[in-house]
Amino acid sequence: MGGRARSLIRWLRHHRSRRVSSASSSSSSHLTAHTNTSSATTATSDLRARSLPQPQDDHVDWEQEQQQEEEELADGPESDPEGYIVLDREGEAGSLRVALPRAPARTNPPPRMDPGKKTSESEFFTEYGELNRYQVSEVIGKGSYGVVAAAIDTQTGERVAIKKINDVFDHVSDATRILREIKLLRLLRHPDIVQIKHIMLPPSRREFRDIYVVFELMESDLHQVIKANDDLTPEHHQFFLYQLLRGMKYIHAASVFHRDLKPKNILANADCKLKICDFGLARVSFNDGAPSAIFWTDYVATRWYRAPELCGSFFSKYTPAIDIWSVGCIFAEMLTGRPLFPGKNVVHQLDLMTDVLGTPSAESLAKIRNEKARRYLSNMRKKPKVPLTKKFPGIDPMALHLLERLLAFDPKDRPTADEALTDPYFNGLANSEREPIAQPISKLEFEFEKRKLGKDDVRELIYREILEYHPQMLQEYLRGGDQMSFMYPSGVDRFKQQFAHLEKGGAKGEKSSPQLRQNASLPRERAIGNKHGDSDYQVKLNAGEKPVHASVTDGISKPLMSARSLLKSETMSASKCIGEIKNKDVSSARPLTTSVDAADGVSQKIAQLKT
Ligand SMILES: Nc1ncnc2c1ncn2[C@@H]1O[C@H](COP(=O)(O)OP(=O)(O)OP(=O)(O)O)[C@@H](O)[C@H]1O
Repeated sequence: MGGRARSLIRWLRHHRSRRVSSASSSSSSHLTAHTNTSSATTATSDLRARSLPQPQDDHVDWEQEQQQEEEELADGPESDPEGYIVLDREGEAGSLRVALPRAPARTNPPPRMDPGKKTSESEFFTEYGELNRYQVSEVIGKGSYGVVAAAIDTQTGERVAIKKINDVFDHVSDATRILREIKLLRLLRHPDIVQIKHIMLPPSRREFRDIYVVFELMESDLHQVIKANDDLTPEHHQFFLYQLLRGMKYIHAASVFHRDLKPKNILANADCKLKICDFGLARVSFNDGAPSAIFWTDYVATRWYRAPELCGSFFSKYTPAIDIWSVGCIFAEMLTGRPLFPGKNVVHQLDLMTDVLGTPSAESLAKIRNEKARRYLSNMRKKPKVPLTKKFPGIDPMALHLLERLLAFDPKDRPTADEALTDPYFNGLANSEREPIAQPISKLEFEFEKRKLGKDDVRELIYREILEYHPQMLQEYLRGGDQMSFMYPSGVDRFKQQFAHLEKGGAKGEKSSPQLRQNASLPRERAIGNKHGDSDYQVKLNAGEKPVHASVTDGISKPLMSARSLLKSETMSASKCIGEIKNKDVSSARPLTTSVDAADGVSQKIAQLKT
């Protein structure tokens, strides 16, 4: 990357939060700021991802951060933890509440057949069946990459979530992120990780722009669950953390670092099942001497859950312990109902951390590579460690003891996920021998990370990845067939129309658009309309008003938002969640019999508590 581009990135980074800050006096000005800066930040995001390993110290301008921090503390700006202004999902609740019309009738032309090709009818209809396979019912979420809709798989009767990712190849960095995510989700199969069930076949191998990824449908995410339930029990806390750590044990065993764990990236069901999602920032570490600095490229993970070693590129290499820190922050949020370290900028983030953990030891300080960060922490007034039992009186001391371990300032002092599962807090629940771990991921799968990809390269790689869900076509592709994309019909055109209709607000004519892509993976916590007193309270209110056993799985025409808000309901009782988990895991074909045992453990524990 050239010097000019690098300067542009620096300039944009240093100025965007100021710009945003000055535009933050009202909700409408937030939106204006966002719109006006969108093209600039798109450029930043693209450039950032295209760049090779960045200088380790360009994450933080310490003086500027400190100065800005003072201003921000005085002004109390409404920027999100990355300094962007972003729309929040909750802020879009109105559009999510709209019950959307059924999918329009099929309009695709009949399939074109290759007369020279021998295709049995059943083979043909396997691919053809995709056209009518999914009935899209309603939009249930929006992210920076597009829209997520609930649908029913008419072949299996299952409810699914279909994510439409628009204009995948507009930015190579975004396309690479998507490739990484779909690849990892194919390779990482575990009950605590969201599963891709299918990816629709694009109409043309070389020209497709959008992709449609079919996931298992979840009802909410942990952010919503925490916000809507101020009476989660110690059993909920324990079972939630257990699943998170079990998932992380599996992920880390595959040498994958998630790097962006936060409550919004943990999907949840009313039966208390959690599933980790959003692997767009994840990386595989092959320990093959590849420079660790490559991991720093485009590091934009959410600040509030970011480990101290990532707040200013402290240490030369990072480890899975960065995810353990995030798990700790998420656990604290479950226990207390609010974010533990809601930093307004990186310096403030470190201030909040040290307020609780105390100033780091000389040994930890000595490891910090970034001189300014080291100086900042060394010159900070000495702060004592605050015992968590004092900070959070009334919370299970065993939970707090484990939390303290997860939140060690020095990554080497944090337990691995495996070790954390053996903490006495999980006595009677965890059984480490039966918590499965992943097979190592083949290096070949991630060869693409080592080279600079062009648009066509990523398109081909994504297409190849999609073929994993179309075995017959994959065989043909591997045999070197080239014309096949014209021989099979694709369901994508039909979906395009359905999604376009839903995005326009369907019959109600409500218009909404996905979040701007440059905010990919950026947090929404401080976004407009997402503070106590507005949408979250609205969610609670709805929960109170409609004491129904609502869930998206009750019926496809029911707006999912109501199901989400109704997560605050009797369905969240621990005994209910344990009972359902037992049944679900037994029926699933996944290789985890242990969750049944684990659930039995909780069941017994809860039963004991109740008698
Ligand atoms: N499998 C699923 N079931 C139900 N809802 C889902 C599912 N996957 C995603 N969602 C919801 O859809 C919305 C957007 O999804 P997602 O976070 O995947 O988009 P994104 O573009 O990757 O987001 P980000 O901007 O955080 O990167 C969120 O509200 C999320 O909770």
